Formats: sequence, C-alpha cells, structure tokens
Amino acid sequence: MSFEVRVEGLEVPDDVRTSLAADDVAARLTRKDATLWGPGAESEAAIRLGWLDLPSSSRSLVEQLAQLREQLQSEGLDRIVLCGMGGSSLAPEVICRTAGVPLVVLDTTDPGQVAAAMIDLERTVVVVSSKSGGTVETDSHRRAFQASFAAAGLDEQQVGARFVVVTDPGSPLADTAAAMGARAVFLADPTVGGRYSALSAFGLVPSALAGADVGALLDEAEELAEHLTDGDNPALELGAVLGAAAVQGRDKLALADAATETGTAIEGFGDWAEQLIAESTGKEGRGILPVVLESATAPGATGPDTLLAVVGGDAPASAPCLTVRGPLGAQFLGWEYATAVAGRVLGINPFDQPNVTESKENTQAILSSGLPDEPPAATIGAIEVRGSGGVLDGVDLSALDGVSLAVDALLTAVPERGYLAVMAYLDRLADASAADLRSALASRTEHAVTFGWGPRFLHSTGQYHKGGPQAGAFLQITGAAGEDLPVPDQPYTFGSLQAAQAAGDRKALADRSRPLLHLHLTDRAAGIGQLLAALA
Ligand SMILES: O=P(O)(O)OC[C@H]1O[C@](O)(CO)[C@@H](O)[C@@H]1O
Repeated sequence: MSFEVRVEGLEVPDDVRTSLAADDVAARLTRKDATLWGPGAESEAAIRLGWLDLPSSSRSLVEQLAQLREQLQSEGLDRIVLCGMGGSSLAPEVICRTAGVPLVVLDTTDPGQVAAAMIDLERTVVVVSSKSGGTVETDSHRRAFQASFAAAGLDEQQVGARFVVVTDPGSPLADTAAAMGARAVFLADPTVGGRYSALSAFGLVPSALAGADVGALLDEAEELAEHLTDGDNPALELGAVLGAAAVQGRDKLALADAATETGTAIEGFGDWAEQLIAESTGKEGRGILPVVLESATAPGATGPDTLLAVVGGDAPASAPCLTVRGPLGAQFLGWEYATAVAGRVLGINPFDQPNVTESKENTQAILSSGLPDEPPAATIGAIEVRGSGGVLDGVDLSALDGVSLAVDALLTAVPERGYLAVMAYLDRLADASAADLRSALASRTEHAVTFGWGPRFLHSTGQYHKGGPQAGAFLQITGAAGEDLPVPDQPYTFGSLQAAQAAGDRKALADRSRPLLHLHLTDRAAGIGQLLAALA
C-alpha cells in the first residue's frame, strides 16, 4: 500500500490501541456506524459519513468533467476562478498546486484581491462552490462576477454560461444557478460535510476544469479505501497517534510538506488539513491545534506540546515526529479517516462546528448597526495600535519601539501550553509578506504560533479559537483598503464586509476575555515592513 504512517519518539498508550481494536472501530467506521462518537453526536454522524464512499461514488464525475473541460477549452475559456470558502476551496487549491495547473482561488473579502481576480474576463469561467449555498463571501463573489461579465457586454444567457455551480441539492444557490442559467450545476452528496469533501464534486469540479487528473486522485484514494476495514490500517494508526498525542498534552500538530528536490511533492497540504483538524476537533474546550509550517525545520516544529507531521515524504531527524507518505488522493482519505478516529479518542463530535456561527452573527449585526467606535491607543508610524483583554496595560506606547513592546506584551499574555494566533485580514497575494510574521513571532516565543488569512481562517481555525481550549492570544491585523468594491444589490461593500468580519471576530474573542492586539495598517506595505522590522 502506498499510504504509510511512521511515528517516532512518541508512545501511543496501549489502552488507546486496545480500545480501538476491542471496539472494532475500523470496521464500524467503514460501515458508517454513527454511534462511534457517543449519543450526542449520533444524529449528526448519521448524515455525515458519505465521504467514505467517495473514491468509488465520485467516479461518474471524471468523464463528465473531462467533457466539460473540453467544451470550455474549445470556446477559449481556459481561465478557471473558484469562489468558495473553507471546505469549498481548500482541497482544489492543494490539488491544483500539486498538479502544477493554474486555478485562481477567491476566498477573501479583501477588495483589492477580489478586484485583481476580475481580469481576463473574455477567457474566464467562474466555479461557485458552496455546500450551504448561503455563505456571504461566496455569494458576494458570485454577484461581483455576474455584474462584471454584464459590464463587459455579455447578455444574460452568455453570463450564465460563464458559471459552473457546485452545491447541495435544494440550497438557495441551486435556485440561483437555475435562475441565472448556469452552464452546469453539480449537486453534491449532502451526507458529506464541507471539510470532508475533497474527493466529492467540491474538490473535483474546479480541479478537473483547471486540468488536474482527478481520476488518478480517486485511484490513489481507492487503493487506501480497500484497507480501511483492517484493524491495523495506517489511517487508523494516524488517528490513534493524533488522538493519543493530544490526550498526552501534545495537542499542537505542526504540519509541513516534505521537501523534495524533484518538485513532485504535495504542495500546501497543511492549509487543507488545518481546516479538517481544527474545525473537527476544536470544541468543548478540547482539540488539536494545527500549526502550518513553512518547512519541517521552521520555528515551531518542535516543542513540549508539539507533534510534527511531515506529509508526503521524509521528516528531518527531530522527535517526536510523524511521517505520512503517500499520494494526494490517499492523503485526503487517510487524514479524514484519522480525524474521525482522533475525534473518538478525544471524545468529541468531529462532524459539527458549533462555534463558527458566532462570528458570522456578529458580522451581520455590525453590518446593520455600523462599526464600533474604537479609537487607537496609539498610532506609531503606519500602525494604529488597539488592544483588549488587558493586553496593553502598562505598555509604553509612546516609546520608539512601542509596536514591539505591544507585541511582546501579547506574547507574555500567552498562557502556559497556549498559542498565539496571527489573523491577517489582508490581500494574501499583494500583502503576501505578512505571512513571514508567523516564523518571526515563532522565533520569539516557545509557544505555538499560527497564521491565518482572514476571513478564510474563520472557516477553519476560527472554530478552534472559540470552541477549543481557551488558551489563545490573538494578533489581528487589518489594513487600509485601496479602492473599495461594491457588492452588487447589497447594502455593503467588500471593504465594509471585511471590516465587519474582523470586528465581529474581535467581539467573539473579547466576549471570552481573550488577550487581543489589533494592529491596523494605515499603509499596508509600510505597516508590514515596520512590523517585520520591529520583530527582527
Ligand atoms: O460550502 P459552504 O456552505 O459555503 O461553507 C464553507 C465553509 O464554511 C463552514 O461552514 C464554516 O463556516 C465550513 O465548515 C465550510 O467548509
């Protein structure tokens, strides 16, 4: 079998393996036994295990998608833009990066990044993916593209022909797709949750249209699927290790792609696995915090509460460490299965996301009532400094190095066994260097440091921040918008939606008395540079 899991420097207690074997978890999971996670999770689990069938049930899509791609190509439509959040875009992104085919992923409300995606319209097809069909970011993207195509001179029928929709049967988006005359509508299996949907239409449609070999992906998954009933299969072992490590206190999972010289490795797997693990396990004050690393030797790869997992190849000699080898299709299925198993070991329901709605509701309330008035505690260069949860108490913001003093105060506020989450509501392409803050901060602290682009992380680690152990300290970064962009037929713009999402999440964290430092960049490039320099 090509999917292999090796663990070094960590003992899985006998009772974890014994109880997984005694309770026949491997066979029961493949039989879709919804009782595996306890009575509280049973009703949700009963409608969330369809992902186990996807390696075979998605087969029929392969030929259909090849034909659709051919048709689009023959019309000169060779640029694929995917609008989707969380589970509706993370898998296609890693599939296409790994396959080396171009896919533009739009999972932001940043007006600059949205505007930058609206180019080359004459050769663009937009895939709108939303399981619920009600996600505000995706709905806003769809409206903006519809308006842009119309402004470019396409009539209603021609506009519809530029859209491919993936959604669940009966969703509001299914109705919209019918009304707009979308070229194709793929109704996905409603028994597959968003973060378990990599091998469903959500993962396959955009990837195949962009040119990835999705048939091969299903082959890779199917090879593993044949072994998942075995009591000693590698995905069960992965779940046992993840769960046991967390129970023993290694509840930060540092994720890195394996380095290769051939350039054929999996690229960006951590961003997909981050959502799967954080949203599935981060609840009821428990959970596993994924920490996506730049490489397996980056700061944060080791630590007293950390387990390093290297995906796709060999790990460097650091312990404790997991090496998870195998092709991408097998990795998707293997990690989904392992997360379900880890959920059982942790005693949580791996299929719900009870705290995600909180920030969404705050955002809606702020969009109706307006942004709260929060004057900065200080403006230092291109950075306005604000704090809550007592983080700025006693910090001398008039000092020349006020920004670095504020950041140090935040780091000091990280509790024992806690973490720092950096949340950047910026343009992940134009402001890409902001991501360097993760390793810069991780070099300054013993604690785990995560980095997420807002609002994308709200659909991922956002669940863990609110539902997991209350041990986080938070650095929120926002930036002045250049030119704002309207959301057609809505009373808000992308810029006001982005600001409301950031403010809504600040409120959700403040309601939990979490320490939070909010740095607003009045000039994005200058502010990022100033911040990196302050941390150097
Ligand atoms: O596919 P949808 O319904 O737009 O949801 C996108 C994402 O939002 C979440 O529901 C969380 O907000 C994720 O679980 C999901 O992957």
